[in-house]
Amino acid sequence: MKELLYLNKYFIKYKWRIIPGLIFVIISNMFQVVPAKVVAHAFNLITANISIYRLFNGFNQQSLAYDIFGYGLLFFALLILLLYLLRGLFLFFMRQTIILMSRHIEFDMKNEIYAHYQKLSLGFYRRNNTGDLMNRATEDVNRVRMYVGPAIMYTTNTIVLFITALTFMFLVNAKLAFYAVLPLPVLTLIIYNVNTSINRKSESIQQQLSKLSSFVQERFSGIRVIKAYVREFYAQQVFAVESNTYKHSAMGLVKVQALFFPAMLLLVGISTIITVFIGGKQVIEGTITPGNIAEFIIYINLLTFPVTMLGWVTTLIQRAAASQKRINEFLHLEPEIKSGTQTIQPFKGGIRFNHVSFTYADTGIKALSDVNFEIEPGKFLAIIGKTGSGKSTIANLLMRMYDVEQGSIEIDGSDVRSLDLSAYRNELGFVPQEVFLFSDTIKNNIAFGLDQVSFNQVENAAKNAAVYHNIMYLKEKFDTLLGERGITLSGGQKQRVSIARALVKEPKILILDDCLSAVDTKTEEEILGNLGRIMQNKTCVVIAHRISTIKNADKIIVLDNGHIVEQGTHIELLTNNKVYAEIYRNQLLEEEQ
Ligand SMILES: Nc1ncnc2c1ncn2[C@@H]1O[C@H](COP(=O)(O)OP(=O)(O)OP(=O)(O)O)[C@@H](O)[C@H]1O
Repeated sequence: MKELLYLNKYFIKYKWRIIPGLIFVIISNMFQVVPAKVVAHAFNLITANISIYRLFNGFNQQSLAYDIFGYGLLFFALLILLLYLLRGLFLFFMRQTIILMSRHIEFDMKNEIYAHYQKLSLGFYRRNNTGDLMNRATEDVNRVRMYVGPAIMYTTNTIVLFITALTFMFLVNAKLAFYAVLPLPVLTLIIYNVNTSINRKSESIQQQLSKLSSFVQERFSGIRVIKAYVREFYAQQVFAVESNTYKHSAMGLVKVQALFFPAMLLLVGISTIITVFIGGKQVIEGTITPGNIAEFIIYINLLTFPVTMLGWVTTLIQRAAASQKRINEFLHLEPEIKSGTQTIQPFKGGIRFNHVSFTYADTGIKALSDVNFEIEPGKFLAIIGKTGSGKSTIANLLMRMYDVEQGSIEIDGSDVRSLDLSAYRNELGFVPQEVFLFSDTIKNNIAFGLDQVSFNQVENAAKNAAVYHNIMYLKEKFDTLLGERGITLSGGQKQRVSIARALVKEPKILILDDCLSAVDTKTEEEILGNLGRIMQNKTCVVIAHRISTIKNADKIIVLDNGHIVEQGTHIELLTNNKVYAEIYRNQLLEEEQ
């Protein structure tokens, strides 16, 4: 429960909503209880007037008595109407303050969580799956909202109503009050247990439902593979099994819910019977009036709703506490990558790896061992090596997605860890190996890295990435939507759009992580030619598998199993006649074949 204390800061922030809200709860309850008193008076008026009316049987005054009686009843009816209208008005105010506050808190929390998620490092995203991250920012926040809004509102409501209704009842007659509320604790107990069971079943239904939707989502994303391997029937069968489990869980819930209302009504009925029986005897004894019985029946009905709410509210609070605990787990995580304060003026783009070693913490794989190299500002560095040799790891470390385990990376002579992270990353243009384009227009995808960008800049970037003609070929040109609702670009086109996204930033250091693999050699040459022109005096780090991509580099690093096994220019490495020369010969052979 202490997890919920975290929310107190929001209650303080919205104190001018919650305080009036709670006052409105009290006032609206007053207008709920007082009409019962009025009904009692109206009842007593009826019984008294019927006797008077009968007394004037056969006299002219009988119609006069009838009129007075009628006006009296009309007065009470109007009074009750007025009281209920006022109750309605304050209920409206109550919801407008407390429920609205809960929506404000929900909004604040979602923003807080989203902002915090963005601060966390890449390692965090590797360790936790996206579904879990999303659940905490949506489903869990929603559960917490149910606590800060409805749970608080109904709890206050129940407390206020109990105090006022019980006071009114005991003031009329303590004995009758005692008997009338006798079944209520039993009702509370039953409702609490039924509620717990309903919640348990709802949770399992929810889990089954998310399993079902993940299943459907994955199968539809992989529909090409399913069709290619003719596994439609098998997928259908698995779906039917999952769906059946869901149906059974849902049926179990319906059964418990079906028992809930009859049980509740039974206990309310028992309370009413007791009230009429004991109350009736007291009317005969003359201790109370018939109006008091009517008043008590109203109180009992008033108390039933909060009692049913009690079980619900308890589970709301328990769920909110569990959800807040999950949210706090992530909110209290410190980003592994902490920004420094230094900015480099002017930023030149010299890179130096000083005995860098790195192990991925989650898998324990040592990706780099004692890596040493230097590239001067404005030069072209190429990295080549077998798959899994650590090439992308160098790019990740350069982007400061992770921090080195040993050694250091220096940019223009300053340790990368001392640099202001945003300022540093703003100087870089990065094209990752796995291309990611947003479900947006091509124009917005290219312009993504900048706040202000002219269409001319976008066009130029597309031209330099050799994708301009492909885009102009599309009906909507740069306004073409990509992603699920838009068109699907080919692998090579996607790579080039993502290169354009990096180029539009005019970065001081451009890092291309194997992003020309799906591009034909002619287009590759065009892109490299353009890069040579626009990246003059800017540093280029190109990771590649094809020697044709990198042969013009100022320095080529050959990686093997996390170690640099060779470095030099294309000519130097060929003269060395070692790993690089062997890769070169193999690739020539492949081309000839
Ligand atoms: N995020 C990660 N978490 C854990 N281990 C990783 C991660 N990324 C890479 N590795 C491991 O680190 C090693 C080096 O991977 P890296 O991606 O740097 O290789 P690469 O040379 O870029 O390979 P490829 O040419 O196939 O892209 C591999 O053994 C890989 O399994």
